[in-house]
Amino acid sequence: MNQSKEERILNFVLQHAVRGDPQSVVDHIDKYCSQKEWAMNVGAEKGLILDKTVEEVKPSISLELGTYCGYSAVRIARLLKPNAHLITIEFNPTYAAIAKQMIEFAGVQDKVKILEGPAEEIIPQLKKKHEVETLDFVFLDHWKERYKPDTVLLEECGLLRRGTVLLADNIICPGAPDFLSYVRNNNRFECTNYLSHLEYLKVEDAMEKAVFLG
Ligand SMILES: Cc1ncnc2c1ncn2[C@@H]1O[C@H](/C=C/CNC(=O)c2cc(-c3ccc(F)cc3)cc(O)c2O)[C@@H](O)[C@H]1O
Ligand SMILES: [Mg+2]
Repeated sequence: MNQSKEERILNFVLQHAVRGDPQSVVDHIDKYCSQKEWAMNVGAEKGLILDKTVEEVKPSISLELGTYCGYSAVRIARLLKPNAHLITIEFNPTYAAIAKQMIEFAGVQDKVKILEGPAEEIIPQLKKKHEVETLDFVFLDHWKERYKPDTVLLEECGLLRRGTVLLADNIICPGAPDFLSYVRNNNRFECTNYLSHLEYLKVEDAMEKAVFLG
């Protein structure tokens, strides 16, 4: 049975990147996806915006929606302070299995917990089952029409506190119009737009930072 694109990306990393070196894993995924096969990782250019946001927030507990191959989970985890953690939610078991291997190869498995299932089912379990109080940072990169409902759900579940930072990928391409108008027209969010480019291409894209004001 021939390999999937995601398996080819993982194998390229396993064969060429440096085990235990998260930067090497990130660089090799970018190398493969820019030279061989495009894939929907946040990529190096928007990745720098993600890096700067994580470095600014210094989160103790972060949540990622949409793990895919684990590129941004490794990217975030490599910047976390000691004892800080990332929870990443992925409902496709094949992708979750690939991401698990990617995260373990990068050596950041002690900082990352992959939860398998749909975000709308897992988010309500975070407080009781996963001992989360409130979230310091949320990276949204899953199905674009889920950004808004899952943001509302995070708030309803009491997982946002004054200062929680949401960062959303793909505000232009493919776009998340209902999320964008929701946070921009809601006086409980302070929004900032970061213009950039779609991963591995010259196409315009943007990220939106929405700080919850409580
Ligand atoms: C409710 C729920 N719960 C749990 N996991 C969930 C979930 N909803 C989705 N997932 C998971 O997350 C990933 C999905 C990511 C979706 N991302 C994109 O569609 C995306 C697309 C492009 C793109 C741009 C230009 C094009 F021409 C084509 C594609 C770029 C991007 O950066 C993207 O992120 C994927 O791993 C999926 O299983
Ligand atoms: Mg994306």
